[in-house]
Amino acid sequence: MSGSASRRPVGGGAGGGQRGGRPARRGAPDRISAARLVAYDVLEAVRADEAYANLLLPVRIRRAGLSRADAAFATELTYGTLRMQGLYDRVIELAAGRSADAIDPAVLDVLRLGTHQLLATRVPTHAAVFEQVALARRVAPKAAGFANAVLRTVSRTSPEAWRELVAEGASNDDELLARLESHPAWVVRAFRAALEREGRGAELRELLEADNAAPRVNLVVLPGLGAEPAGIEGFEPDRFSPIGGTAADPIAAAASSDGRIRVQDEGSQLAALVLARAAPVRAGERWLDLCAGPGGKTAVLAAEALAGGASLTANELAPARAELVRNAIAAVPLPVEVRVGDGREIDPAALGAPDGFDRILLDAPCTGLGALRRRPEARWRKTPSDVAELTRLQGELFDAAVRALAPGGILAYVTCSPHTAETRGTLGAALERWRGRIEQLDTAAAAQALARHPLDLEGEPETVQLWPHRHGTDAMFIALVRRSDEATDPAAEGPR
Ligand SMILES: C[S@@+](CC[C@H](N)C(=O)[O-])C[C@H]1O[C@@H](n2cnc3c(N)ncnc32)[C@H](O)[C@@H]1O
Repeated sequence: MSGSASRRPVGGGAGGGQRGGRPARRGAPDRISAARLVAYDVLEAVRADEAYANLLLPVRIRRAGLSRADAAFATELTYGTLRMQGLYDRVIELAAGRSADAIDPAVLDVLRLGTHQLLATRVPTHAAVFEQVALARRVAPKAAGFANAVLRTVSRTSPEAWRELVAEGASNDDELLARLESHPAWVVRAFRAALEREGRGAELRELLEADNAAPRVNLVVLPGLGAEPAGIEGFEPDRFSPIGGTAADPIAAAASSDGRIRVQDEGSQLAALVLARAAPVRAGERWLDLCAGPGGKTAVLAAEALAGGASLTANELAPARAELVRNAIAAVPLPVEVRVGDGREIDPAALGAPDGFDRILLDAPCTGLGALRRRPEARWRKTPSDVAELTRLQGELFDAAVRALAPGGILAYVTCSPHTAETRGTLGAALERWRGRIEQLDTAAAAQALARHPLDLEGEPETVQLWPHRHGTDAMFIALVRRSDEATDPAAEGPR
């Protein structure tokens, strides 16, 4: 996150202020609810400072001292507005009669927030318009009349009719879905390509809709640490992960568990478990988490390593994220070495594994297009050029991981993106480079063997591609490979 957490909020900082900042104008009371101010501040920081909503929002909610209900409202406003920004911008353009680029960015944020309330919430029209115009008056006084006119125009047409207007003139199905489901067109095309490779292109709209819905907060109960799911109020086991579930108040359950219960997507749990349980653990095995920050999967691996008598090393490029890994594993009584370094330069001998590691998790840096539900602004930040850059890095990390594997060692290649360039593309290229020296394992079978209920993986023969709309998880890709040759000097060799 950028330094935006310290930016002075429109709401005037501590207390959030039912009336913050500048004094209200005579005859125009400046009453803006604290939840709306928090939502606006986060939208502004996301736009102006490249802040991450999921990190900044809790800080701003705390700082404003919001009640639980107001915190939920602020969250809904922030996430809903960011997710549906593409659709709302087209509605605003039609209502304003000008391009979104031609609107002052601060005013555009106010209009987006207002359009969300008018088209997607039960907030009464007069309250939405009144408070957003008051907000416009505060952030750009000269634009209050314009904001009033645009929001009143938005309010006079139903959401369904706006969708029809927005759909007009779309040149093809992908363009239409991009507009209506508020995703960049290149992302829609990438998702279509991934689903069509499974012969399931018809699921595309369902996937896009799932990206626009709030995900449930999911918990992992780290195994073997004595945390009992039975003691968690309203605990419902996950459909697939044998160590996951939901609870009546998941945040409270995690907060009162000394780190043994953590918030974690079910797909991330499965990714870590597929590696940890791909084969029986022999005592003394050496495990490596190559790109570990912020450490969610490291925590699962640490608990599993402890139970099986394995050791674990975690590597992370960014020092701050390495610190998060240390926090994530604090509850597991296993001495895990957490080091800061570039995974492409990993040297097993220097890490006490001269023969290489028996299991390596490469949860690679990726576009994150599989976690759009949780990172609402990410879809607007990523570009196709990120894909090219990331696949190069993924290939280099893959090679480093294979070099660091012991003979017979298993590597799990994982992304939280379903983009085929990052999934099968990176995997296929690596299998080609290391032909005869690594073999692909049946990851689907490994996942089915540990899942509580059968996973619908039809169309994906050996690897695992999870999907928000089908599995209720982030769109994680998981592929296991085994080092099949006798490596003599793993640190020195390279791919063919
Ligand atoms: C997808 S995230 C890993 C998520 C993690 N496994 C978890 O479950 O919390 C990828 C991580 O790789 C790190 N990273 C990026 N480039 C790297 C490199 N060259 N070497 C090691 N780590 C790198 C990023 O900082 C990021 O923390």
